[in-house]
Amino acid sequence: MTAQKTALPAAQKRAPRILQNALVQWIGVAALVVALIVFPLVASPTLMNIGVFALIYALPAIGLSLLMGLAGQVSLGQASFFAISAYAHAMLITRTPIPEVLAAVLAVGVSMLIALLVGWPLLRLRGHFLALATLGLGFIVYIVARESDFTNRTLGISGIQRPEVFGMEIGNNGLFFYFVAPFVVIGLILALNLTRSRAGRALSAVNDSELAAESLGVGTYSLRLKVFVLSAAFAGLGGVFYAYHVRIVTPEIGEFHLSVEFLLMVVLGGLGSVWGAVAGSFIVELLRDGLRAIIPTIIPGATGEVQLIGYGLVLVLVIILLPGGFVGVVQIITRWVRRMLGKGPSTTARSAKLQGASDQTPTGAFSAAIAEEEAQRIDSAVEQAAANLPEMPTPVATGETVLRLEGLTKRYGGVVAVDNVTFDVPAGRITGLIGPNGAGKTTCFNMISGAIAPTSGTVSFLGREVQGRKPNVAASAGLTRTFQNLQVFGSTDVLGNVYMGRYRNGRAGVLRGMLGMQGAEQRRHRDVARDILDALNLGDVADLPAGDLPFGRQRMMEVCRALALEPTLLLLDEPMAGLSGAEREVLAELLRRLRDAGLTVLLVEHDVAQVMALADQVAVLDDGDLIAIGTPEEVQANPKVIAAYLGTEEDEAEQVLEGVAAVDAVRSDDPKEDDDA
Ligand SMILES: Nc1ncnc2c1ncn2[C@@H]1O[C@H](COP(=O)(O)OP(=O)(O)OP(=O)(O)O)[C@@H](O)[C@H]1O
Repeated sequence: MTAQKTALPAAQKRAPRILQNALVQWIGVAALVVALIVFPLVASPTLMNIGVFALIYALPAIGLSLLMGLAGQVSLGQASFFAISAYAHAMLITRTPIPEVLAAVLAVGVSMLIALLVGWPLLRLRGHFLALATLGLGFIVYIVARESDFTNRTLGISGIQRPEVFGMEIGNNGLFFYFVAPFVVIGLILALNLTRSRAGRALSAVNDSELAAESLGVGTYSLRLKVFVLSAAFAGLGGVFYAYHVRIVTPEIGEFHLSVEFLLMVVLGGLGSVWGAVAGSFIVELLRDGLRAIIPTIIPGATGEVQLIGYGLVLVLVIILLPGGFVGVVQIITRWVRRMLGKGPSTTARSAKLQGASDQTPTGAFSAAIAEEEAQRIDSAVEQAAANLPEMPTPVATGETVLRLEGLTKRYGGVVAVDNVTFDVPAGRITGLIGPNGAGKTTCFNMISGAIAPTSGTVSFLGREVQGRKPNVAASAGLTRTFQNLQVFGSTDVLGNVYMGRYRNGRAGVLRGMLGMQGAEQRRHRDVARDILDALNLGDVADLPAGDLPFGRQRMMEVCRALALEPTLLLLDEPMAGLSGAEREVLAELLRRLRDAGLTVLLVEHDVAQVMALADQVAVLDDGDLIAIGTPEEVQANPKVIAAYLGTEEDEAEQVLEGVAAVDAVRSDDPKEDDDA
């Protein structure tokens, strides 16, 4: 790319927000530490016992909240990993001379290994297979523990001694609370880091749109598997502490109801929030034991099942009345306080931002002065955009084949959506893919990007066959796309969406994310994402929720997101739809400049005039067949193409004619030639 990036002070603009978020988090952690220090000093022995269990259970709850909130998967067997580790640790420390720390590491490792074996085949499948499989695992663990001599059947493993720290036995509950608390705090910090990391953001994006995330290079399966194994590690650590605290491990700890309780902790705390998991573990433990004490005073003589029913009823009521859980309540209160303090954004300012500058163009701009002003505005927008876009890598020389389709076919039962399509897409050129409605353009796009597998035929990108592979395979090699039906990451803001486009350019994995060792990388990518947004006139809405943007601006945001990947081949599926006239002009000119800088574009667009004016090569599909390919002039003169458009709707035929007029106007210097044409 010829234009150099200007050093926009993006980091400066973003810094206060990042610092604010980090500050809020550290204040929260500090408050939790203080609360955990004070709790044993003020709690009664009963409350102390509840507190220790809540802390122990907070660990599997944190793990489950990562699995549900980040990986979008439900596990009904979190208690199994808790139990496996508790048994493993109990057996290792009572039956072998292995040092206790090593025994704990091995026990957690066993839980992680089982999770890996369970998740490996299942997480490839979409749907709730993991929930069903973990439910089954729970039953297996319980039955094996109860029936096996190895686990000492119903008697369980006893004789567990509490650990010693610096020669002092952690005998009473207060000391044990202080022993477990640092692990919960560290676990919470690691989990919080993960949610904000490259991997965490990628998983959130997967929950919003798996297809869009994969098209940006996110390997959904491996990330989900890693989070599932990590979630089992949290459960395993909880199991180790449980064994120490209760001093006996019996089959009951693997029972289904404990898995449900972990689920409740996550839901009551606030689904998708790690803080919620910690709060939820205390809420559930307090509710259970609180009700156990309260119900007999309300209903004299009530025991056992009645207490359980009362507990269940209260939980159901809490979930119905507060679906956002504890964290949801905190958010409502925070928003209310901010409104009271007048800190919320004004609605007028917000909607002005959302409208965008291009939509504020005066209507009926017929006068020469206004037309001139508009042209200048478009020119300066293009210059600004060109100056701020990242470099586009060009691994192949202009004109060489970047993408080759050979015999590409897709059948849906009796419908042949794409039939034996073969053509090449040359590097550094814009190739238009047009055709009447239902011609097979989107199906073709989906097969190229990996969204669907072809029935037969091949798709070679940079000489490597990618057909039938997941979209992240092609994306990792530099092929990405936008979508006809927008695929916005609604859980984040506009900047967060474009930042996801940088995924392929990052390196940090789950471990580095948890350890918070990717700040510099994140800042660099954020700066690039902000530059791209500024370039395409979306800088002013960078911090707004992506889903709040009007349709046209969301489409522009998707283009920004795709450009952020610095692709070699960019597939644009109807990028002009929903854009204002000025936005179309800016985008068209930008695409020309990007093409001149080496970017290869494959463009599906219903605006035939734009395609003819933009493309170097046009391929025409009709009823699944490739009926023509060539320069715009060749294609327009092809009788099959005219017949295809005329053979369908009359207005489409008019579009073709408009396309002819438009391309003549753009390409011909000689007005006389227009008349001849
Ligand atoms: N999942 C599917 N199941 C069955 N038929 C399908 C499926 N997807 C597409 N088709 C059919 O395949 C053909 C090509 O559809 P496709 O969406 O690729 O066309 P298109 O050229 O993109 O159309 P448009 O311009 O209207 O978006 C159509 O007849 C369509 O009904």
